[in-house]
Amino acid sequence: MSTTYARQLRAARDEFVVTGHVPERYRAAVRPEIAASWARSRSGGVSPEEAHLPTLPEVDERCKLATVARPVLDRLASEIDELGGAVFLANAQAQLVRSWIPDEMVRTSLRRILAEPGASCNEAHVGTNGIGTALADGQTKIIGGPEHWGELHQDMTCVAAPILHPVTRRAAGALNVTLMDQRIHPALTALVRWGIEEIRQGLLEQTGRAERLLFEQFMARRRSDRPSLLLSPRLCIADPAAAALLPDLDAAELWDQVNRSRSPGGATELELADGAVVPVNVTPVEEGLLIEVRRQGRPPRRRSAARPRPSAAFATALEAGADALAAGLPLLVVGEPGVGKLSLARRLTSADPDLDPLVVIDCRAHLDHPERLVEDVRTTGSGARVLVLRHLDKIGVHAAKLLAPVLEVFTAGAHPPQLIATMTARGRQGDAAQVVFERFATVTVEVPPLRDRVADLPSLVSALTAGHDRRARWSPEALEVLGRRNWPGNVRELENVVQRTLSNSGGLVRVADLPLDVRQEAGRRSFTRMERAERDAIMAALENSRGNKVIAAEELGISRSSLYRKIERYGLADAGQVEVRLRS
Ligand SMILES: Nc1ncnc2c1ncn2[C@@H]1O[C@H](COP(=O)(O)OP(=O)(O)OP(=O)(O)O)[C@@H](O)[C@H]1O
Repeated sequence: MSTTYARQLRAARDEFVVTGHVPERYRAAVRPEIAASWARSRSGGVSPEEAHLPTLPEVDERCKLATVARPVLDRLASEIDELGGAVFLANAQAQLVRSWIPDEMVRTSLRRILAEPGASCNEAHVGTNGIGTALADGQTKIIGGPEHWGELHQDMTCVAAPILHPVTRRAAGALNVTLMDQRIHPALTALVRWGIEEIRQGLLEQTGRAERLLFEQFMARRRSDRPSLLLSPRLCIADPAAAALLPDLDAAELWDQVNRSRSPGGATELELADGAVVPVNVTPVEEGLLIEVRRQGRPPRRRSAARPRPSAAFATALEAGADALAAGLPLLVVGEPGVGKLSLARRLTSADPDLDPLVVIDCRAHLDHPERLVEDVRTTGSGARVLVLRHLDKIGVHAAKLLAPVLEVFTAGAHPPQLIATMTARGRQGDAAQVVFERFATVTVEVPPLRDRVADLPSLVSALTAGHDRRARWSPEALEVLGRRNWPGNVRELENVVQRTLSNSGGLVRVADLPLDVRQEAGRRSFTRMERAERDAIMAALENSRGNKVIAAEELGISRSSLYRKIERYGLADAGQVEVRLRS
């Protein structure tokens, strides 16, 4: 990277931090993918000034991925030895799991910024960087010097790529090579790709018997002239053509959908998470369904009302939970009261007949009698496919001591139940309950509070409404008022408000039908965090669509009229105009 180019990039980034736009004069210097990542970093409120990477607790340095990757990364590290670089392995949450840094000086300077196992490179935490951005975009990324969002990376070049699990197709982590200067060495991308393929091969060899059987069936049955995938309730194996055509695969959701819509002849259509529709042929095979995408016919079309997608925050929790279950690892679900921890556990297990029935034991039921709790777990849990221990943080040291051996017997058995625990507090290391679960190398997922995932509110309201009055519909204005609250009681509180509202109204729910306290509170408030999140999402959609409101509304999954209302409400009329002017 030439000094002039680096200087231009640096100036562009500095202005972007302040204005949110790439100045016209530097436009040629900033690659669109970098501008998109800067926009995410900025709207996510990431400070570029941080002096080191944030450290998150609970990284499993001996996880399957790390074990499989070790020989590959040893080899990579020796290849880059002379270049003075470092190799990093991160998990699916972009948290560093292991590092290989042969050079002492490089090691010292990376240590200074806490680039060590446990550190987070998640784009949401540190902004544009190799690992975080590769995982956010699902693609190989080369991020040179000032293309990084944060000050701490300005003199480094990173080449990173996500590691897609060969069977589940979910990101298992990311591989990254960092050089301590702004040179982009052409061989690095090839080296990283080689490393990724080797690790994927290793993961395949480690995969369980059932998954391997599926994979073998897939390889034997698929036709090379059609994009194909093999689906079971928990797994989805896709060839590269299908993966490119159907980028938003969610095995459990597709499984449900295909089973609902399948005709006797096997021809049906698949609606993807973004509302696109593709025609497919479905053939049952021994362990699942073989799905072949019929390319001939019309290309994927968009439906006017796209199915709502979970917010990024909730989708991350779902994905991490699904990974834990696919690997059979005990899962710890944390989050504020009423946020939907048990509901997440139900959702993760509901599509899979192997994970049925779900046995739920509320640890609060026997607070004064730990022996009863343990007896309950022993008797009820022994035949269960999934055992959920709710409110595990409420048990005391004595109960934890009694519970540990019981759980250990379960996990050592021939058919161990899938263990899931829910609790409200996170990171209380040493807490008796957590100690119980840490014995089993638990995966922890956090269900974000409702105020941090405003995008989920309409779909939650509609799910909660369906349980009461299927005919009721909510006006956009009423939903907007709900979105202006902070929801300290989370989804449970929302459920209560939905119930109260529906007990007084039917048909179309308008603002006037909402309980008085809800309306009054909404009237008093200035913008909440949820509103700010919504406003940022709208700004990002307007930026992506270059100010085109039809495309922006489609991306946001809302109607055009609703987008116009929100633009006015948040004072974003300028955002579109500025964008149009800049890009024209
Ligand atoms: N995605 C969802 N769709 C519909 N209802 C939901 C959803 N998430 C949560 N709920 C409802 O909200 C209420 C609280 O959810 P849940 O019991 O899962 O929360 P929790 O976090 O486990 O609660 P706590 O920790 O306080 O026991 C439940 O009545 C549940 O039915």
